[in-house]
Amino acid sequence: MPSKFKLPIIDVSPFTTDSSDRAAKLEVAKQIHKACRDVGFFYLTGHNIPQEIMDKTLKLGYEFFHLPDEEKFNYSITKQDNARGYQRLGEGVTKYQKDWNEALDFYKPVPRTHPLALKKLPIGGENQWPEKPSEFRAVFNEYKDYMLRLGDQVMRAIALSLGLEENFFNKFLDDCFWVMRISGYPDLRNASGKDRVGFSLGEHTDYGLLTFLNQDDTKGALQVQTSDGDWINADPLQGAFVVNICDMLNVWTNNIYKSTLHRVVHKGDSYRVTVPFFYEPNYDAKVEPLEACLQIDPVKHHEPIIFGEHLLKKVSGNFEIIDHNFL
Ligand SMILES: N=C(N)NCCCC[C@H](N)C(=O)O
Ligand SMILES: O=C(O)CCC(=O)C(=O)O
Ligand SMILES: [Fe+2]
Repeated sequence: MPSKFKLPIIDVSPFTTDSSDRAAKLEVAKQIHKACRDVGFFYLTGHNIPQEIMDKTLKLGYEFFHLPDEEKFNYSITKQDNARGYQRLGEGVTKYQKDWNEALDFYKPVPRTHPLALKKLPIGGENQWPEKPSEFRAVFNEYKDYMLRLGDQVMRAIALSLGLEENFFNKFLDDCFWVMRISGYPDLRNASGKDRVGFSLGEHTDYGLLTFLNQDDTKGALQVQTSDGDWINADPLQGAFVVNICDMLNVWTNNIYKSTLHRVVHKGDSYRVTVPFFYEPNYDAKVEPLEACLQIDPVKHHEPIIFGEHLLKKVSGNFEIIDHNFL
């Protein structure tokens, strides 16, 4: 990559430990503000999540994806609600092209009375937890709990970074509609010549608030677009998460914070595994440009949007090749 730009590294320990003072928090908030304005991506350290569980999730993901196809197909999204479960290579689609990854998606469970369940919409079904490897469900459940706490802590930092009270976002997050994905990437070079295969994962933005990416040590795969239009690598940094700002924060901040385009191109002999955790608002959160942000730019760049509706629209378009001649 030609660009010399490097993603900033932000230590959020003042928000993850009890003993911290306000000055230390404000200093972190300042760094976050800059990172979210400039590129919308940063490395996050000081998160207090044990390295062992981060490594364990990657290892379990690798093991699951190396099970025979028949075993993996037991959990196919098509056996549930077309969203929760296993997607084979090429089943996911971004911008009319097949993604060359396989993945397992888990969402916050919904009660049978939830509109998604009542209308039998995507995401309205139940999570499909693999029986193999045997610890899979327990480890990922524990991981999810860690990530929910971290998401809450980083959202406090985001609130301060916008000049708001630390707990400003709480009422939008107390029923966080989390999404946890385990993604496996074989060598993209082996897919060349196959019909409509694009990238390992096509360029896109994420849908909610914050994505926390836990990735194995494969380099050169995840690429992030800078404001100059260059693509830079977001290579793994031991012990850190790669964090990015997603669509709802872009709306809330009236475009001050960037929901940055990113994509994956994995051309290498190794089989790459990542575990992105999507920390999201409540399903029915109404998101619209904040007063504090309209004071900086009074032109409203977004209409109010219900997070769940945005999510459903995005997810519904993720697994079907739409013929662009008809669009
Ligand atoms: N929940 C998230 N962000 N998952 C990954 C999405 C990958 C891009 C997606 N096919 C799209 O077209 O948006
Ligand atoms: O696996 C990665 O490196 C990125 C995944 C991603 O962007 C996504 O699933 O939304
Ligand atoms: Fe993404």
